Amino acid sequence: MDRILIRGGRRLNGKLPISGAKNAALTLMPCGLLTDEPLTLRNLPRLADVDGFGHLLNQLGASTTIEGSRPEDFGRVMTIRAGQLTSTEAPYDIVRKMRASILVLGPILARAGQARVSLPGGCAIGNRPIDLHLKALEAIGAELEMSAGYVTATAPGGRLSGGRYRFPVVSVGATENVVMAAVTAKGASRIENAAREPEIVDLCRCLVAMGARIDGIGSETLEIEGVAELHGATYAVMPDRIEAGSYACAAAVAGGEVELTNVDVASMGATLTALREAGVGIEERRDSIVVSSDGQLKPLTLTTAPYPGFATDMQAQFMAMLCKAAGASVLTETIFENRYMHVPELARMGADIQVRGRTAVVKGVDRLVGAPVMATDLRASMSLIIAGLVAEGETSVARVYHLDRGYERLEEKLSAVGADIERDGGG
Ligand SMILES: CC(=O)N[C@H]1[C@@H](OP(=O)(O)OP(=O)(O)OC[C@H]2O[C@@H](n3ccc(=O)[nH]c3=O)[C@H](O)[C@@H]2O)O[C@H](CO)[C@@H](O)[C@@H]1O
Ligand SMILES: C=C(OP(=O)(O)O)C(=O)O
Repeated sequence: MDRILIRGGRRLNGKLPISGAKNAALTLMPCGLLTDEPLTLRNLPRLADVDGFGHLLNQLGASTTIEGSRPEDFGRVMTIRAGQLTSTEAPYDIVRKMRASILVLGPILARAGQARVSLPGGCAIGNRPIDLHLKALEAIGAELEMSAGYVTATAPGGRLSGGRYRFPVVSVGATENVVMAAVTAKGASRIENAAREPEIVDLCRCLVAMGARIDGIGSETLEIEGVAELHGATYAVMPDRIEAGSYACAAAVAGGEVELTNVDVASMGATLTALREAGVGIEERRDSIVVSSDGQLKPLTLTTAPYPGFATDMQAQFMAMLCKAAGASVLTETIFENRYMHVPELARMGADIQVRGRTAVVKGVDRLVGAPVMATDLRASMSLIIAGLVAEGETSVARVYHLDRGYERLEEKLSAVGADIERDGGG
């Protein structure tokens, strides 16, 4: 199994290109199921999760064609053609490997009038139930039945009615599912307390490009007027704000000056505010950000929250960065109940972190020391990479497949700005 080897202590300097967003890609790809015309997605990141989702679309009878990209390019162009669905089932074997597979439920139901999707189950960061996806779909006319670990959803008469639903808590995935299901409903839908993440804005814009009628995009109330059918479109996946934030944390702690290119600056508000508070230089340009740091960081108090708050997907990377701050930081995780799996691994490298319930107190230390560590989930893995970049000696990060879900050719991007990092295929 692959490992990533890092010899810490190098400053980072140069340009680092940001890829298309994983979390946008995973909700734009199922939109291809909503029409019998082609949907072309540009700037699609090369990630294990994107390949996995392509495989799921193929299983349902959609073809996925990759066009005109060279291996050295970041990003790809994919055309999804779902002239006819040959299956309406997302099987356990695929769903268990990739939670985002649940996002085919709404589109299959809207397109075919019925869908059968395996329940995803929990994962390392938490329980992650799908009750809100189901309640929202029910509110717009779906009939649901659960058996043998699957949910079967039916639209009476073959088409959803539309309806009103107010989310009791904000859910990104459930908002995406119900929006994709509602766009071709017979009537109108009103979704309240919807998630406002930039990836949801990206989804809505793509659906509008396909002929959907959605008002309130980017707000917590989405009003959707169902249309008879959607058509094909070409759409560019937004840049990955979490990938950009991760490399910003790396540059902040390693020191140096890195220009992150192809960035959607507007989507990164809370991350940039936190970096500035830590004393990091941030220069916002039109579609790039220059991060400059002498490696001297101030401690922070951060609490994760739905967008526009501080993202849970940035918590682990900030924690790694703050291990070297001058003083004690306090991080509180409010979204997932078990998102501190990186703490014992960072401790192996010399970090001083105490976790009590949802709060972690991170006392800055003078030095981190390289060690063999194990990645447990995607962002936890990135936190270990960040720590490895400033640790003395060698860090080897095992279970790299977590990183490959969400970071396109990480070792290549970091080497290009001066990091001493490589992938070892024999570990
Ligand atoms: C592919 C993708 O886009 N993943 C992102 C998405 O995950 P995901 O869409 O799974 O996250 P949600 O926003 O749905 O989850 C937020 C909270 O709501 C709970 N919940 C969610 C659904 C539900 O039916 N019932 C329920 O209780 C979850 O367990 C969690 O505690 O948003 C998360 C929160 O920003 C990010 O960390 C993930 O990177
Ligand atoms: C938790 C994440 O992703 P997923 O929802 O795909 O597990 C993430 O991107 O940090």
